[in-house]
Amino acid sequence: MQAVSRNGRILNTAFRPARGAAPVLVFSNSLGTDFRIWDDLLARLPDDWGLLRYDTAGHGLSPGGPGMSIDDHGDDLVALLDTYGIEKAVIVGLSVGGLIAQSVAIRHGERVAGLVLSNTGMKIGTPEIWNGRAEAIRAGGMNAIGDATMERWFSRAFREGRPAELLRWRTMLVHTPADSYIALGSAIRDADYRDRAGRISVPTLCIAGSEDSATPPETLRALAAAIPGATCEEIVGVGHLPCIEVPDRVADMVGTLVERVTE
Ligand SMILES: O=C(O)CC1=CCC(=O)O1
Repeated sequence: MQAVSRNGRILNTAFRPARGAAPVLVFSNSLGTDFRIWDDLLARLPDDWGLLRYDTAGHGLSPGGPGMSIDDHGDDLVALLDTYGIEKAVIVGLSVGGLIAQSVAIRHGERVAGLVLSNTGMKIGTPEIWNGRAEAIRAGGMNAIGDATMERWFSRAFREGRPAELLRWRTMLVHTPADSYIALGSAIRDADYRDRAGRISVPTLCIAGSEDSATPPETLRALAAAIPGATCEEIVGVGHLPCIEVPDRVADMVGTLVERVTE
């Protein structure tokens, strides 16, 4: 459905309320994706948990995006919590979604019960990477970054063994509006939580993929080391999007974090 957030922005969402005292989880996407990336993971989570997914501004069916910082995207997430009457949630953030989750945890810690930070970092990439990618898109459109992106998103085994799925996800990427992709890439370029991650004070699990060249395992280990009490798990043989490649493994890890939050 399309939710008009309390801050006035229209965001495409899918929401299932929690039953009883069960936890609510909010899922924040990676660059160039929409909320279908969580389908297989959510199918493996308990029926009574509350689940909120949304398309980041400029992605999927959500309009907007240009000129927004990561903190602006964090404000969108908090506005959605308000819209759906969610006092506190576990945020599961993937890649730029992990930056957005850090932004919310640092600035609105009272709204966050716990964090799953998958394939992200306190800082992602370099200005050269983001500016170069924007140039490539301006010159050749989204298709120009398609193949290289699939190599970052997925392990070799996935790319060679699951070609129909690979084509589906590549199609999702190249249908992302170029301006929105470049805008979110610029927001990633300008975000740096290295001096503030230590302020996060909720149970946190970091997830790394051994074949992830966008946010390699050492980036996740550094993130976990910066957040008091955080732990880091590396999944061998997966790339940047483990929720697609190995949803069973990610569901187990999310379950472990939720146990830490609710115990
Ligand atoms: O480089 C990629 O495509 C992966 C990525 C970096 C930030 C993000 O959200 O996705």
